[in-house]
Amino acid sequence: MKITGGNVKLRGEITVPGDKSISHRAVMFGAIAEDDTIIKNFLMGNDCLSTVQCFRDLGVEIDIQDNIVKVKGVGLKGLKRPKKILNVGNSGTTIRLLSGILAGQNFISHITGDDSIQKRPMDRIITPLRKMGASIKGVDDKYAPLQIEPADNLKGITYRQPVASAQVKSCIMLAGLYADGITRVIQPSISRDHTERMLNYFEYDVVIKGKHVILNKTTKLKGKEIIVPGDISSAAFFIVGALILKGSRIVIKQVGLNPTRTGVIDALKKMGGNIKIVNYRFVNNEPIGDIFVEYSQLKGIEISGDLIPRLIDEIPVLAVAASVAEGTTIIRNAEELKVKESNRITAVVNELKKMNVDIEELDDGMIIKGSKNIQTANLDTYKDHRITMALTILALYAKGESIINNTESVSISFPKFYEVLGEIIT
Ligand SMILES: O=C(O)C1=C[C@@H](OP(=O)(O)O)[C@@H](O)[C@H](O)C1
Ligand SMILES: C=C(OP(=O)(O)O)C(=O)O
Repeated sequence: MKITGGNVKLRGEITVPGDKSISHRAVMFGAIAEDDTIIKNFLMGNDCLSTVQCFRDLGVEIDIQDNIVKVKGVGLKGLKRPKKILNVGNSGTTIRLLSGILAGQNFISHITGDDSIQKRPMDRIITPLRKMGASIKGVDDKYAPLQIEPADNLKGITYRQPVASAQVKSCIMLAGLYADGITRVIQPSISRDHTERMLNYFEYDVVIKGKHVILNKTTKLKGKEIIVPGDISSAAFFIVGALILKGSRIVIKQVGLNPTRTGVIDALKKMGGNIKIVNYRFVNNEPIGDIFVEYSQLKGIEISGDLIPRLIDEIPVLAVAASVAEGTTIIRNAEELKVKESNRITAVVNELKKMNVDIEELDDGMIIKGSKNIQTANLDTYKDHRITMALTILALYAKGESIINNTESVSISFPKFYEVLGEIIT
């Protein structure tokens, strides 16, 4: 795709599609709940559609009309043995959370995914699930495809997570619904807590004490209506776009503002970004609001420590903001970026270098010295949706025409990204 940048700005009011993490969980928890779960503003992206397909293959009736999804809950023990290999496509969230649920079933199942999924670490879920008594195997005990066999009663464990990961935490919690005794996950830093919030909303008691998440076996979850907030990870591309393109002023309506996800706003405000939140309110146990953003001269900061899990998916676009900020931005403790859909440290460093950004690769992050001299380039996207959208924003800044190859990966989390962008570019 050709992107013509320089002298463009973003103006107007938009919404972004539903939150990916919440959309996945609504289908999964709705499937194993009693009664129907109605999901409004569901993200019709390929990752969430993979979750829908997996649960249909497990015998759950799921009806989709526009972006409203109706899941006919079958209860905790009502899933059926799938007739084929479950395929999660490109979705790490699907394979890891689904494995936690399947560990508690009395039938055998197999799960696979695309090339990227087959390279991502699954030992991080195999190890704790085996400690709970699950029978789960992977290639070299580490990679998908996974095979999960029925096991005797699972037992609750206390698990100290070696890395902050909401997917691993959620996998253990879901297996914990089926396990005798107490399941406790201890997080090194707090990761996104949508599972905790949604299980509580489904009338099941999850206790949170600082970095500890504690739950007990259950027999029942109560399906509910869920209105999925706009995805802050998708909003982040427009927030950064508005901050770096002179003359921009936008409002993004109804965005999820869960504090475990708003690290990107905290970081950009610290960089000097003019960002304001209005209409702060709660829907189905999740805070939401409207985000107002105006062009601002940004400055470099350090991004590290407990902040990292709160903005992990936004680091590619934060690197874009840092590229045009005054001074140096240092990103550390972000080694998890290496095991996402692509190695996002290498991808960002390689592609931003092509645009004349002074950027150095670290083992756990990057150092970026900002400048105004960003150049057009022919850019690769590593089949990674977040890399594609981040590069598009920097291409809008560079004066002239950049080429962004293979943009179709935006369909993973934001199929209409270019249409929404088109609505506000002037
Ligand atoms: O739980 C989730 O919905 C997610 C957790 C994060 O992954 P990790 O748990 O691997 O950090 C994040 O990167 C991913 O986009 C979605
Ligand atoms: C890492 C991501 O998703 P997942 O792990 O679900 O593939 C993402 O959306 O940036």
